[in-house]
Amino acid sequence: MQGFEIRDGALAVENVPLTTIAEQVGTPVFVYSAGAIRARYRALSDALAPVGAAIHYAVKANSNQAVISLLREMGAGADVVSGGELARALAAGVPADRIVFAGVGKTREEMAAALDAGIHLFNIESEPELEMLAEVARSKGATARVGLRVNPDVDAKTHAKITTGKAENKFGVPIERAPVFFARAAELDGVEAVALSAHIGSQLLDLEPYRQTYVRLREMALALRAEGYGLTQLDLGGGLGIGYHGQEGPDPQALAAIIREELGDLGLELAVEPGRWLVGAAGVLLARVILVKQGVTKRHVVVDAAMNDLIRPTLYDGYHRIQPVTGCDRPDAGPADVVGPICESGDYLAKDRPLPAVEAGELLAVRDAGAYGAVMSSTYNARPLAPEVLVDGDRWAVIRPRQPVEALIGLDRVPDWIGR
Ligand SMILES: Cc1ncc(COP(=O)(O)O)c(C=O)c1O
Ligand SMILES: N[C@@H](CCCC[NH3+])C(=O)O
Repeated sequence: MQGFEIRDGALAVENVPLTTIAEQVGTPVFVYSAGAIRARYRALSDALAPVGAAIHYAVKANSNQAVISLLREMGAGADVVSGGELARALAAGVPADRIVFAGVGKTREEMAAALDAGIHLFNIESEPELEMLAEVARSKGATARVGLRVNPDVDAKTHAKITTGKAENKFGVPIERAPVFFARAAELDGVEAVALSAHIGSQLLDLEPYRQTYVRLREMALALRAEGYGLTQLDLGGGLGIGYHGQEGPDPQALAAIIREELGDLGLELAVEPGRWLVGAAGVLLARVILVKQGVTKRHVVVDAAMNDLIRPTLYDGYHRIQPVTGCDRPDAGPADVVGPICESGDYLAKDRPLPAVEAGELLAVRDAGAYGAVMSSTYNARPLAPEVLVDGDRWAVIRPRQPVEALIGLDRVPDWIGR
């Protein structure tokens, strides 16, 4: 992965040794490579340019405003799923007319905020939501552009917790219901149905499910047009996976070819919503070994990062490569569990992982932590949120400071009872 290199036996992000960041910012800390994010964006936009597909960065993958802003400078719009993400995208300078809003449970307040901002598109996931949005828009004398998120009933062949396009999932409406939805939207003031959207899941390594989805979108787009509906756009969702084992992962050129073959001749505006593919491999979680504990059956390497910092290993059995930051070429000393200090057996970053002999005080880099890392972190066990650092060539900056312990004790209050 561009952005990460071994120099003099130590892991560096662009031109900055991770040891420097650990010394100055402390650990645990998320470190991102601006160069790597830019390179990924460029590769994707070069691949998609011939099919004319816009890129709406799925902010949920990494919503640090410096990261959103970097992608905005490259030309990305934003896909948001909450009022908070909308506010972050706007604060990072993403023009409102390049923002799309997805999610099964947008509240009236969130709809109102997005209407006030003047976003490009609401992806609507149910008929009650369409009625609600129309009502909110009418109350403001506005018209909301909507896309219908359809559920194509395609198996994305990914982890069950992050598959979204099967009939049993809560997302979207069955694709066959699209004509009913467009008919209802045409009757309603306050909404204008202009798009179909589909997002079938995350961390897709096989591109065939995309093709199956596009074939269904194509059929439905043609049927809607034949019935006279003003469909102008297709939102193709995100989900492109990355090689967590260090392998290449799917090629955006291959995705672009499928888009061209299945949808290229429809004359519709196209957009994609990648998150992980742009930022996942561009980040590491840097942790320090607290101690090494030889258990009865296992070596436990106890580090200062934990499941509250990176929940993917325990939540999705997610695999993240782990490597020592210095002396990277040491031989393996057998399998170990890399665990955090949290009081749960599920608190691990790796299980039964071949690892060199490591000592207390050493730094370990948990790779591919740029997506769904910091954004999913919590303060469980009253552990402050880890800081985030962005490296750009020779320069680096703290883009989220370490949360002081005081922030953890300042939130609660003694009860000030309301009522009798
Ligand atoms: C509607 C929508 N768009 C885009 C994404 C981005 O997904 P990924 O990070 O897998 O590209 C998601 C999350 O899976 C999503 O729910
Ligand atoms: N949080 C998931 C991805 C979910 C995508 C959300 N639509 C992960 O870490 O793999």
